[in-house]
Amino acid sequence: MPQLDKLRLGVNIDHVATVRNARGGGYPDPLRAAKLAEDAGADGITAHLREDRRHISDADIDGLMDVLTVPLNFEMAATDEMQRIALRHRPHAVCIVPEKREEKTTEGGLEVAREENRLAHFIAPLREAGCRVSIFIAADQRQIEAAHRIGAQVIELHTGAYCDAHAEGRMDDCTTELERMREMSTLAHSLGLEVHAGHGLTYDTVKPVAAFPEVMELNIGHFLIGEAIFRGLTPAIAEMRRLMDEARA
Ligand SMILES: CC(=O)[C@@H](O)[C@H](O)COP(=O)(O)O
Ligand SMILES: NCC(=O)COP(=O)(O)O
Repeated sequence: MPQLDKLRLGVNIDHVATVRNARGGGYPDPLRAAKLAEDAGADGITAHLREDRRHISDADIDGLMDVLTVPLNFEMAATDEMQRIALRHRPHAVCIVPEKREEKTTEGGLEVAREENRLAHFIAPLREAGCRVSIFIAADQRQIEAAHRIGAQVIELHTGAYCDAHAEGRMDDCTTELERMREMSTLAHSLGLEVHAGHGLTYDTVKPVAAFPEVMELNIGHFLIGEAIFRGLTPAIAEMRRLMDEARA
């Protein structure tokens, strides 16, 4: 059983860029939000450079690499263009996510099992460049075992189905999803994979996931940026940190 000591909080700043891009120009600046998040106790910053550049831009990634003192978790699709960008920057972590132009947000986990060979070749240079390679996947045994076989060091479990069930009051589904994630984090840990989790987490949903002893990092964005409108980014992050610590205690 892993030690229940350190659970890292990665703050995803994508949706600061969404607000900026709604008007063009440079305000609000995701880099300023990232620095504020660092000061508020974030252990890392997550940013997703989508192929359509709908929020985070290439210049944001350049800037984050220059200004951050905490690790950058660079989320990207498994494309040649993104691989080139990652290899140029060599961020602390590269999280490979599935991407569809027409989706509002990342709808599911990466299909690793069916693309094992291609993904193994895709991540090898990233690992050689010193990046920790993380795979964003559903809590599914087949995908976790495939992530392990291709040489990923980390998996990030997609918590979206659990959060959606919670938001819609489908409490039986919520329990089922939690149980699935609990079992799959144990499996992933037993294979030597570091386990992260994220997507759609809120103050109401974070604690059961934070309590899984195998989970080492939560990446949370949309809710925190939304909550920052009401209470400010620093208090919004502090409250998330408090709930995570409480769940872990
Ligand atoms: C991979 C993941 O779940 C997210 O963090 C991702 O960045 C979501 O995409 P959007 O930020 O575009 O909603
Ligand atoms: N990988 C998940 C993430 O970075 C944050 O997702 P969300 O909280 O913005 O849904």
